[in-house]
Amino acid sequence: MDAAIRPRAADHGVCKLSADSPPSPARRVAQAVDALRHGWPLRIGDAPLLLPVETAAAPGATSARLLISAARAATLKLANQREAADGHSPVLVEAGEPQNLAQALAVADPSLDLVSPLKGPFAARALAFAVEAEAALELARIAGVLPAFLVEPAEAGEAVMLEAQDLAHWADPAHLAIATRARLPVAASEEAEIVAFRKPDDTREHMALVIGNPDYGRAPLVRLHSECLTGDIFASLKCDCGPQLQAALALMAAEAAAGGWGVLLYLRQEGRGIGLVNKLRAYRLQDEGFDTVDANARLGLPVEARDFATAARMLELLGVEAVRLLTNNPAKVEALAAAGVRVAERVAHQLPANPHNARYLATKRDRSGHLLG
Ligand SMILES: Nc1nc2c(ncn2[C@@H]2O[C@H](COP(=O)(O)OP(=O)(O)OP(=O)(O)O)[C@@H](O)[C@H]2O)c(=O)[nH]1
Ligand SMILES: [Zn+2]
Repeated sequence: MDAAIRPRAADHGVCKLSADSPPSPARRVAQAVDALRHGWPLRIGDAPLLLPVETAAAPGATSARLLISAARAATLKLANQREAADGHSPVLVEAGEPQNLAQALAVADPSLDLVSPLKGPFAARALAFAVEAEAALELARIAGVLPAFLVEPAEAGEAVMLEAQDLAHWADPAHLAIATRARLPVAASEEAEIVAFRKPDDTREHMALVIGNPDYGRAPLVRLHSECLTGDIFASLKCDCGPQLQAALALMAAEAAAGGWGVLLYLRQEGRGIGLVNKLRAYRLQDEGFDTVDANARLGLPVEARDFATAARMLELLGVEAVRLLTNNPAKVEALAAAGVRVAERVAHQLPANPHNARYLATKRDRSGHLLG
């Protein structure tokens, strides 16, 4: 067996389901994320039961209380200034009468504001379960659903149980391992190998493309590419992802031809970590005039939720200690350095703008700190 393909250790967050061995924290998070995608409710610690508004598989569920983001509450004129400063923080609101799922969805989804009128009035209420509520919104982000829940609704169905602290165990990149690797000639280079990574409690499969012959004494040209289905597959003009991906592969191929090598990490964190469907909701808001930063914020989602520690762990598993990093984003350099990867050089990676992505690139430069000319 290839030495780099490590057998999975027995304790990697997977344990037997039996009365004397309860699910591990990482497993409980995996089950909670799965529950949110299926529309099943969560019971986090002692907090009230929370049913995800977007996906709820409980047609008869109603509740007058909703857990939403501070950003959304601010749009409803409900959040105080301190809460609104962190739009991702949770706010408990109460409607004048119980809301069914269709009514709750209008409260939850800002990208529907122009098509579904809101049924008020709503009032903000003191939140007695802030830690659990924060965990619920973070789980919604991970699951790629709207950060909004009906609180303790009737007819919600059986809940999946977890603790707010479980999230820290799930996020640990140490659980990542190489699942397999294979030769993969690609258009940019015939000398390429694909390496697949898996984590037992996370179904996302990150990939690396290694171009040229690894020379561990020499820092490879490295690109951290975050998944962008619209840009990578459909060649969307709204962002610069597709051209950046192709240009990175071409640069690595040239590097390999000159005796060096390159590593492209394909990270499954769509939309800077908010998921494809929420990114498309952000696109709807962008069509209403919000820029890429404000659109995420208005959805009650972080502007940047990517996990670059996972990228560092992938490099570690590939035996890469130092990199020449293709990026315009200083935050990527800092995140890799913080995770123990030496960034020997930052190599600018700016591609020509087009009429559809010019504002997006200007926003990256002006609001997200990207080094773009
Ligand atoms: N939420 C959101 N995500 C977007 C938008 N446009 C692109 N993305 C996502 O942004 C990610 C691409 O970012 P990167 O190419 O790594 O760019 P970067 O971090 O800005 O920096 P560079 O390394 O300089 O390219 C992908 O996951 C895209 O899906 C948008 O308008 N909204
Ligand atoms: Zn893109």
